[in-house]
Amino acid sequence: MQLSSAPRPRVAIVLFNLGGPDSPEAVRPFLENLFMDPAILRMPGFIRKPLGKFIAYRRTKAASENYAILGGRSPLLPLTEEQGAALQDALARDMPEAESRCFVAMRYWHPFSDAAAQAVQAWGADEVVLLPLYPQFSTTTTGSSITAWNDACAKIGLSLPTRTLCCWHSDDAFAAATAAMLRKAYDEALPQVQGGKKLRILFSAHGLPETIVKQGDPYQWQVERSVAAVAAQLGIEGLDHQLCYQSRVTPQKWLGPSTEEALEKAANDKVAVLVHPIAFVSEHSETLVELDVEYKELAHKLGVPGYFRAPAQNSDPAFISALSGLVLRLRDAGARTLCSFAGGRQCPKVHSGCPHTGVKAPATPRKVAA
Ligand SMILES: C=CC1=C(C)c2cc3[nH]c(cc4nc(cc5[nH]c(cc1n2)c(C)c5CCC(=O)O)C(CCC(=O)O)=C4C)c(C)c3C=C
Ligand SMILES: [Fe+2]
Ligand SMILES: [Fe+2]
Repeated sequence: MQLSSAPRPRVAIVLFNLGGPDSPEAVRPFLENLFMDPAILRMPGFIRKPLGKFIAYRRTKAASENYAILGGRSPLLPLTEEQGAALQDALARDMPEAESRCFVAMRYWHPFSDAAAQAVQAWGADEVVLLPLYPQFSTTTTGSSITAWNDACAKIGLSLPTRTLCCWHSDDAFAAATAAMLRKAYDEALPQVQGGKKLRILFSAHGLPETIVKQGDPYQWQVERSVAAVAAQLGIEGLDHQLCYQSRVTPQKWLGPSTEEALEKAANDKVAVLVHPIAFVSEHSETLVELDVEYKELAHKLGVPGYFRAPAQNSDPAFISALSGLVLRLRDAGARTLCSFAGGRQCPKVHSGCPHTGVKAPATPRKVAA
């Protein structure tokens, strides 16, 4: 219901995600974009660019084989577009005082931030909300997307009031929506476990090189908070769970334990596993191939007595409502332009990669439409 005839402000919600190749030919240039990103390969440009191209060239075969299983392309863009359409509907319901439209800005393949910024400008937005589809902040993901967005806006002279959500790792509504999906998967899996063995939940997060964490990246700390929040909302007495890290793609030391090691442990402990992708909110190659094909085969080989996988959120209505709630809170944040799900900085000081300075601005209470 519209309350007055005053024009409603146009709010552009920019959804950040990583992006994925849309054809077999796109795999190599997509990987080049990824490995030439200074947020990923931290060295001077004259080394990073040739080295990034070389690593991409070396990775192309393995990545292409994975995308071939998915029909030669990543499903990430269509799924992100569906999330955007669902969020737009939810905001029409929850925030009728504004006209909201969702735009997708992918980091390493189309549509890039440049195209998204041009679309936001062409639409005539009055304000912008930057909403990463990564629950946990990492300098390699959300941090890199914010940089790309700022560069894209500078190129076309787009300068609008902008609010940025940096992370929502243990937002209550997000944790509740995730726990509800996971609980359903758990209740379905339990009766299928062979020989009445126990079922362990493996929270499998995308990995990160340890050097990046040592440089202050808050991702690992935030993933741990997500696991605690979701586990608490599951309401399973005596829950057996473990956090592990998947998708190591370079020879450096990455965060551990790896998902492979967690599967070995499950085999030794003779427990079945239900794998939940805790750092992804959409299906893509690392859930549909790595979890559903590669780790499943490995679990079978190792003799894990049951391997199950909980789905990613995609456009689950409770999850989309959680995103809508985050947008509402962000717009009510008063003078604050950078917010976590809880308002200000959540990360302990040691995580210097957290984008917050720690300066608090007073929050203005949200006006509820009568
Ligand atoms: C050094 C390399 C990488 C870092 C660091 C990294 C961090 C990181 N990535 C995600 C989420 C996604 N990654 C995806 C694909 C992907 N990631 C890397 C490398 C690093 N990621 C590569 C090489 C690829 C391509 C696929 C492959 O070669 O296996 C995707 C999208 C996949 C798709 O199908 O579209 C996502 C999403 C997070 C959350 C993260 C750190 C916190
Ligand atoms: Fe990745
Ligand atoms: Fe933080």
